[in-house]
Amino acid sequence: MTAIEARDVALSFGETPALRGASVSVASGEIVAVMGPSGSGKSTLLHCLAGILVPDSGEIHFEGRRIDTLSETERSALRRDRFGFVFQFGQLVPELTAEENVALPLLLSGVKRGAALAQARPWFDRLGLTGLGRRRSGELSGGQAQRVALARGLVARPGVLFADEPTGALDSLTGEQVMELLVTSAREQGTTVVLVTHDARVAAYADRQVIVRDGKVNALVHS
Ligand SMILES: Nc1ncnc2c1ncn2[C@@H]1O[C@H](COP(=O)(O)OP(=O)(O)OP(=O)(O)O)[C@@H](O)[C@H]1O
Repeated sequence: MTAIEARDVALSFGETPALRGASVSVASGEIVAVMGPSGSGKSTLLHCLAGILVPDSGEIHFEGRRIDTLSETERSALRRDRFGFVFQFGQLVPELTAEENVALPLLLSGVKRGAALAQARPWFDRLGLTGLGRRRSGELSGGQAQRVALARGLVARPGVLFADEPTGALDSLTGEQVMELLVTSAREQGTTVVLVTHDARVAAYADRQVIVRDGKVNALVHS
């Protein structure tokens, strides 16, 4: 079954064409790495798939439903309830503790505080963060913060986890540890993953790599 799909998507920023007829289809439970040169349109494609940007033309489908034609409110609810996100710089909320950060997607979806924190806590042992739940993001290393961000991305069991350069700010060993945890956790809960990366070693963790060039998805590599 297809989880998420872009069909012939085009999007320009003013005069700059970022996507020029990009198509990609990601199966349910599949982990796909989006590779390609700087400026080729990888992040724009990810943002279109995730309902953050609306294409000028083409279609985005999630679980068989067209989502690019939804209202901003509906797309925002879809992102909150069905999608998870991990970015290059964890983007944890500095005022919250690590476990509050992980619980955040659940709290925003209306889960009560106690229940949300109870669901967040097991992620600390799972991701090698035992004892760090009460720390704030300023008191975590880059790798620890990125594992907290990963837990936050997965805690609500999203249909799709979108990860934009999730290891881009980490040294290679720490990056590989985060990738191993990302892949293991996503597989355990059957989460589909769309991952943008420059790094071939990171992409090698995916089931499949797609290459974006000049705003098109023009090559498929099975790893
Ligand atoms: N908000 C924006 N406003 C104007 N132009 C943009 C914007 N975002 C992206 N672009 C342009 O669109 C094109 C594609 O950008 P995008 O960020 O998708 O590429 P990318 O492949 O993710 O690049 P990188 O690997 O460097 O992050 C580039 O030419 C970029 O300059």
